[in-house]
Amino acid sequence: MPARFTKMHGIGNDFVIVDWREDAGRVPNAARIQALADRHTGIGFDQLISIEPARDPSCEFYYGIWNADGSPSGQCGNGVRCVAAWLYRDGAIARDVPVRLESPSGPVVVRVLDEGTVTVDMGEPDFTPAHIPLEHAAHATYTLQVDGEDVSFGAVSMGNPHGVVFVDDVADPRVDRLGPLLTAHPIFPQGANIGFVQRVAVDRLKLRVHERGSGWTRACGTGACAAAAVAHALGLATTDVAVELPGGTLTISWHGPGHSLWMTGPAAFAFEGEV
Ligand SMILES: N[C@H](CCC[C@H](N)C(=O)O)C(=O)O
Repeated sequence: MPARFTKMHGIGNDFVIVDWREDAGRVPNAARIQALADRHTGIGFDQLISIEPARDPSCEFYYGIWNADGSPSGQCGNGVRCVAAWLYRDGAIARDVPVRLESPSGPVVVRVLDEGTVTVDMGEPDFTPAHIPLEHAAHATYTLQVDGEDVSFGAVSMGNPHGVVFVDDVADPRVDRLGPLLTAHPIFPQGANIGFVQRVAVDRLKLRVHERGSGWTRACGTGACAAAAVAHALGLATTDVAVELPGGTLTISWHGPGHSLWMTGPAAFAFEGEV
C-alpha cells in the first residue's frame, strides 16, 4: 500500500515527514530508510521523521528520528521546527501557543510564530560526559590526536551527541578531513555530530556540521545549539547568537546553566508524495 509523505527542510537540512498518528510504534527497517534516503534512486533526505501519538501524557505528539543511514537519533532541531509547522498546517496545533512535543530524548516546547517560523525550547544543554556520551572525565575542552594532529573540542548533548571544534576558517580543507574522523572516533561510543565553528563576533558564529548518520548537511539545528552552548560556556559568545550555516541562519538564546536553550528559525514545505 503506498505511503504518503511530506518533504520539508529547515534551512536546507531536509526531511521526509510521515504521519503515523494512526500507526503508532512502527520501527522502520534500516535498509528501507537507506533506500528512500538515496538522492538518486530514492526520495533523498538527511532524516526521516515520523509523527506519532505521544507516549508521555504531558505531550501532544511524539516524533521519531532516523538518519539517512537508518540509525536512530534522540533529537533533531531543524526537524522539530518542521514537525511543528506540519502540525500547524494540519490544524492539529495552534499558532503562538506553546506546545509540548515528545522527542526520543524527552519533551521540547515549540511555538509556531508564523507559517514559516518556529521557536523551540530545546531544554538545557548537558555537558556531562556520560550523558553525551563521551568516554572521558569532564573537562571544559578535550584534546585528541586525529590524523597526526592535536584537535581540541567541546562536547555537549542536546539530546544527541555533539563535538564542537573552533577553527579560523570553516572553509579550510582540514575541516573536510576531520569531520568524518571525529564523528567515528571511539571517544564518542555512539558516534557524534561534529560542528566546526568560526567565531565571527561575540554574537555571530559560522558553522559547518558533519552529522552522525548523514554526513555533511546544509544545516544542523542541534549543532547550532551545541556550538552556541559550548561557545557561551567557554566565554567566547554572548547569550543571544546568530549561527550562520551553509543553508541559512538560526537564532540561539541561552542564558547559561539552569536555563533552557531556545532555537528560532524557518521551516519550509517542499512537496507531497507517495512511495
Ligand atoms: N544526525 C543527528 C540527528 C539530526 C540532527 C540535525 N539534523 C538537527 O537539525 O539537529 C544525530 O544522529 O544525532
